[in-house]
Amino acid sequence: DFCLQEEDTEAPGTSSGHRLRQVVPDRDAWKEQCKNLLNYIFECEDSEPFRQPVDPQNYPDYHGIIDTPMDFGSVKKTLGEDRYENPIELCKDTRLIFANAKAYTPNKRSKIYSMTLRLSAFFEEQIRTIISEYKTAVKSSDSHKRAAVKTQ
Ligand SMILES: O=C(NCc1cccnc1)N1CCN(C(=O)c2cccs2)CC1
Repeated sequence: DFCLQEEDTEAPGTSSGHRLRQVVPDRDAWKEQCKNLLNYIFECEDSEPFRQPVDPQNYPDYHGIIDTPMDFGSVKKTLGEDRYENPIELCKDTRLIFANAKAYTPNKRSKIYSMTLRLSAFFEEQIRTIISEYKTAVKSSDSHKRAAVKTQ
């Protein structure tokens, strides 16, 4: 969804110097969209084993098998601290949660692993639109910048 952003484009020839408001896609919309998606995932029972890091006390072999542990709490924290530059980075970390479970599970019918299958199907459905709108917004805001430079 587009939102109105103040674009300092002096419409040529306006005596009053009236500033034109242009509709430009919001390149930051992905942040709120991902926050909402993560909140929804946290409500899902399927996310319970993945909301916080694995405790080596409970799974002593886990960190020997999994090089880069990841969980939804960490993703949420990284997003909240503005340490993701874009939704692609958030998507990579989230896919790591699912890949780790697949790598660690003793078999593909384990309860915890099966929870990631439903969760990842839902996540992929939702993140696809967020990333596609983000890429459109970046393209469009780049072209707006080029256009603005031309008028100077
Ligand atoms: O202990 C956690 N997550 C932290 C936690 C701590 C306390 C309460 N609730 C969750 N696991 C278990 C191991 N695990 C797996 O992916 C698999 C296990 C078997 C097949 S896959 C990652 C999530």
